[in-house]
Amino acid sequence: MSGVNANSLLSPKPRIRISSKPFGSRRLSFFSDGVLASSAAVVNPSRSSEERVYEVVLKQAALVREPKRDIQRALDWEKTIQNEGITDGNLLSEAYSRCGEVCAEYAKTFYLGTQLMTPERRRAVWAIYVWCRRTDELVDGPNASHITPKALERWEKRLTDLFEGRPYDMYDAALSDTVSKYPVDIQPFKDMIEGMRLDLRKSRYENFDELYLYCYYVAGTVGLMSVPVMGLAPESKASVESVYNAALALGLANQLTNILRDVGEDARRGRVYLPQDELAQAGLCDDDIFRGKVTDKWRFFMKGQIKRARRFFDEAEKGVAELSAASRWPVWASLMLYKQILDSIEANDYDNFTKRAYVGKAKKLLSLPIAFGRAMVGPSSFKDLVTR
Ligand SMILES: CC(C)=CCC/C(C)=C/CC/C(C)=C/CC/C(C)=C/COP(=O)(O)OP(=O)(O)O
Repeated sequence: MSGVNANSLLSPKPRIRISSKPFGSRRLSFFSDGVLASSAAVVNPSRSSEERVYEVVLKQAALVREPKRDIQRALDWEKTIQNEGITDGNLLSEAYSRCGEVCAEYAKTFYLGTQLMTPERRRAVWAIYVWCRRTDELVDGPNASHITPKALERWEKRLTDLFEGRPYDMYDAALSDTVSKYPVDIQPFKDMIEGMRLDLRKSRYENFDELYLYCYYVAGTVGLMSVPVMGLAPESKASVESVYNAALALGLANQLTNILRDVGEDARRGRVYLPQDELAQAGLCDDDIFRGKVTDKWRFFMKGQIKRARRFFDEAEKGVAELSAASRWPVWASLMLYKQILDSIEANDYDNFTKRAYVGKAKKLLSLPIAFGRAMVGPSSFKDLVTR
């Protein structure tokens, strides 16, 4: 891909700075000020989550340099036809439009955003969305109580099959086509399934490092899957991995926001997606969350959590301008809308036990032209933005 800073790929330099500490412990310095200092993960002796995730970022970024995928995926349409009973028409278009229907049904705002993209990118994004949705449904949907590690294993086998051109059904066929056309790595998809496994066996997170990994699995992965399809601006001078880092940060920011918005709801399911060590440092414990009373301790704790989520949004914002022109508007719009949920938690005086923070229609509408204005900033011209 032109415009890619190849040097930075040849000598990858992690974004995170690790400072050696006595006794072999290592401390991430990504969030090293004020309230957040206490949340920086101290990991010893194995690699931190941030380092592990960064390897996936590098791998995915390196793929973008490959001019052509070397795997020839012959789609097994015969099988798909038999399974779905479809005998005529353009099967691929049919597969993609089914994905579009699912998006339109389950993610209306997101679907609207995809209308701004080129037709090829739009349908590829739908195919990815549908796979993520189906994966999520395994543990969150109506059949969630029957889901077992074995079922997740089967889902993963199905994933590898579709990446090798053997889709099981129409939705898989659309994704199979997408991953054969765009430089999408299988790792983030596998990692999302790993996130579902984690959700089955774990309902507490000792520290932010553990929570970071969970957020990467269930949402950061979506950022990594999306960039190859959304495309980088051909004129971008930014390194590919810096854009992937921004995409990862947006997934993480969204998930952290989601967690903060849903504290009460999750507690009613017996789940606490908050770092236990930070709760303890604030003088809080699980019982305070189950009790659901907004106290000064809670407000203080929440301020720190919101501040960290905003840091991830800031990190994400640095990369949006590097995306292809037509992808910037929907990304800005969704980023702004999600970020405003944090404002709404503040406006609710940090009561995320009984009130659901949301962004009203008027604010949503106002965000669209602002997002459009922001999307005009980037290496490509205004003309590109409205025509591509
Ligand atoms: C910033 C750059 C360079 C690229 C953008 C890359 C992208 C598209 C990142 C976004 C990643 C993303 C959408 C992650 C999903 C996060 C998330 C928490 C989704 C919530 O889904 P639902 O649970 O359906 O949400 P609601 O409950 O709010 O409906």
